[in-house]
Amino acid sequence: MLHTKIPQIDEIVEEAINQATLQGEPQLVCIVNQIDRTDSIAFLDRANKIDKHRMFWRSADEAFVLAGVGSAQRIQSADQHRFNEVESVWNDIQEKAKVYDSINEKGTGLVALGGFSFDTQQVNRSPWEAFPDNQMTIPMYLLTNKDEKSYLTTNILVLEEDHAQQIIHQIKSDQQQLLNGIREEVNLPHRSNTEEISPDKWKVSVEKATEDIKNGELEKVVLAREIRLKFSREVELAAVIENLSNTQDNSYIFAIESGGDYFVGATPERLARVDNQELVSTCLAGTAPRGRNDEEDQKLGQTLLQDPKNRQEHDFVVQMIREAVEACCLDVEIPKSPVVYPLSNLQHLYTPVTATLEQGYTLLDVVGRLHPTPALGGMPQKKSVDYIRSHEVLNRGWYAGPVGWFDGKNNGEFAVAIRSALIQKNEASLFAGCGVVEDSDPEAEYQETGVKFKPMLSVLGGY
Ligand SMILES: C=C(O[C@@H]1C=C(C(=O)O)C=C[C@H]1O)C(=O)O
Ligand SMILES: [Mg+2]
Repeated sequence: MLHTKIPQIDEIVEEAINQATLQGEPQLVCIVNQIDRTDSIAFLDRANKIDKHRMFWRSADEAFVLAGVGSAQRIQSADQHRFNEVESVWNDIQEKAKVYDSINEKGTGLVALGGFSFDTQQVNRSPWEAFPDNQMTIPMYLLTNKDEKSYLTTNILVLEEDHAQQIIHQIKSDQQQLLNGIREEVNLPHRSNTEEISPDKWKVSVEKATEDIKNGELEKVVLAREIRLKFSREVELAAVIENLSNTQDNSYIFAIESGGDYFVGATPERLARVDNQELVSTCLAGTAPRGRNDEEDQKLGQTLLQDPKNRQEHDFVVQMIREAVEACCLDVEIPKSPVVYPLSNLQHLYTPVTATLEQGYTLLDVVGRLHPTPALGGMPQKKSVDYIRSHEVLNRGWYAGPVGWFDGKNNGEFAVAIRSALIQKNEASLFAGCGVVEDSDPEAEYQETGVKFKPMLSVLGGY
């Protein structure tokens, strides 16, 4: 049931048609309602019948979920300055939109969800044809679940030639389906094939990178590899998200559907979050497996904390994030040493970063300055990205790029799209990388990436 406190939808739509006629251009209308508590995965599953462009975000550390359906308006930029360009288009959209919002909650109203590719200079598009270098979408319908409450935002791009009654009928029927439609049983299909892509060639590339590092060409580079899977039938988005949500604590769950394909993952790595002007970023690099019991687990964690090779991987990240954040923030706080961050299959070295954005700077400015951090690219930044482009066999596409959301109230968050898979009908490509430094051992790095595949692999048909 909708608890409407704003003008009747009929009035809103008729007014928007008048506006569109006067302006000679479409009018974006945004309406926010509090609704009865609604399960986000059921919402996404029912949305399947409405539009094949769905978006999902679950925060790693607060009760906050966004589930979006369809596209009311879309921002795309392939430009070198794509973060700034997105910001300026976003500001323009906000200025022109008519927003009916008496609730004013974070993540409601005008919200854009989506992501950015890892490297705009990558010319090879396959298998990422459906994912442009940047795509942020204002969904037609957005469910926001925050703490115990649910909100529904409806965004309509109204055209001069539209008929009010037709639009209203469509919205009512879509809302009925999204909130009350029957939820079909969704199961994961059987996995019929698993192929590791050139593991030996990959180990040779790690060996070569350690030599190039010793020769002073660069200091650190993250190299990724791929596993390809086949299934007995199409893999359904809602089933994957449900499984990831049940198994991956301390992780962001994200999914972006585009042109029939979708990119989904459970990543522990925040790039940047802004609540008003308060910034939180994360340094996450350095990896060990989990122990089979508490004692072994503690021991592995302690060894990780003291291991010089893992500390070096981690310290490059802290150093770069510190410099980037200090350039646009005040009151930057970064602890002197990392702690251990536990996940279901492995543990990482973790250093939190908090700061206050200086006036005039935004989340997208910070994302543009940070991406890619040495946790995904390397050190120095440009050299390592060039190195990846010319040495890595796979095409990263959106893997290791920023995925996330922002609203019109100065809130938003981006995570780094690792522990992820590109799913195309009954096939999937999984990606995992590791930080290569001078003392990296190819076999150990191979094992480390093996553990990083586990969260997605276990959801997609067991180890
Ligand atoms: C690149 C990935 O992970 C990154 C590499 C890590 C490492 O090498 O220790 C740890 C966390 C991530 O920053 C990945 O999971 O694909
Ligand atoms: Mg590592």
